[in-house]
Amino acid sequence: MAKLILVRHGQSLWNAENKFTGWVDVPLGAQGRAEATIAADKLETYRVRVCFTSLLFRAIETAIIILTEGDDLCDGRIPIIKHDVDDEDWHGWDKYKGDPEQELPVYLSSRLDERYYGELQGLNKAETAVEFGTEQVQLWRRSYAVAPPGGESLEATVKRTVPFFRDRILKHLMDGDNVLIAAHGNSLRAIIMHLEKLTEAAIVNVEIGTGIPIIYDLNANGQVTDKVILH
Ligand SMILES: O=C(O)[C@H](O)COP(=O)(O)O
Repeated sequence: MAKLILVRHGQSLWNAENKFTGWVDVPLGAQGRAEATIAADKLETYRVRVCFTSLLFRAIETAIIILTEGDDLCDGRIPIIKHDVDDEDWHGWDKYKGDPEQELPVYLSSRLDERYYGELQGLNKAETAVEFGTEQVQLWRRSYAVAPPGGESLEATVKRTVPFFRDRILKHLMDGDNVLIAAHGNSLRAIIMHLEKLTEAAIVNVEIGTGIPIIYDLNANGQVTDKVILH
């Protein structure tokens, strides 16, 4: 049995302005950093062995705050960010082989990035609803199959996120290691849809708050046996 902890990043500066963000790399504001600290407090009795996050700074920042603010979450290990770059000049990885016992690896992947919001990126959500209608904007934001103009549908997000979850993350859980994923509203909706076997109709109603840990228990077959939300 292993625990999978999902956390959407804390409030970013564009979340605060109610702007579609997608792949725009907007950092957390003071409130977002405080939300990540509160998430760390809520997780004080938990332990994780490995962390996955996206390439976007708001998720990386959230992951690192959670891993470093709480005294025990890393169980005495040091979080080490594992940049996945194909560049032989990259900071001399060849000189450092790693020490699995001392480290808590933090893997970054674009597969966990927010859905690409296309032409909506940078637009205010309320103003967009006035221009295109609330129903249309809600379809762009929450439906499974309808893509925002020039952007990714949830279906497209599932196609890049869920294979990464199955190929790279699930094996840690099936080995009994607790995993933290700090990511985004829609990449996490993709993972939740897969974990909970939700239908296209059911995923429409799934909303994920910033900085709120969602914890799943998974058995050795990777099936969810319990879920807790730390509001
Ligand atoms: O990219 C964004 O704007 C948000 O982080 C997620 O937005 P949504 O709740 O409109 O999907």
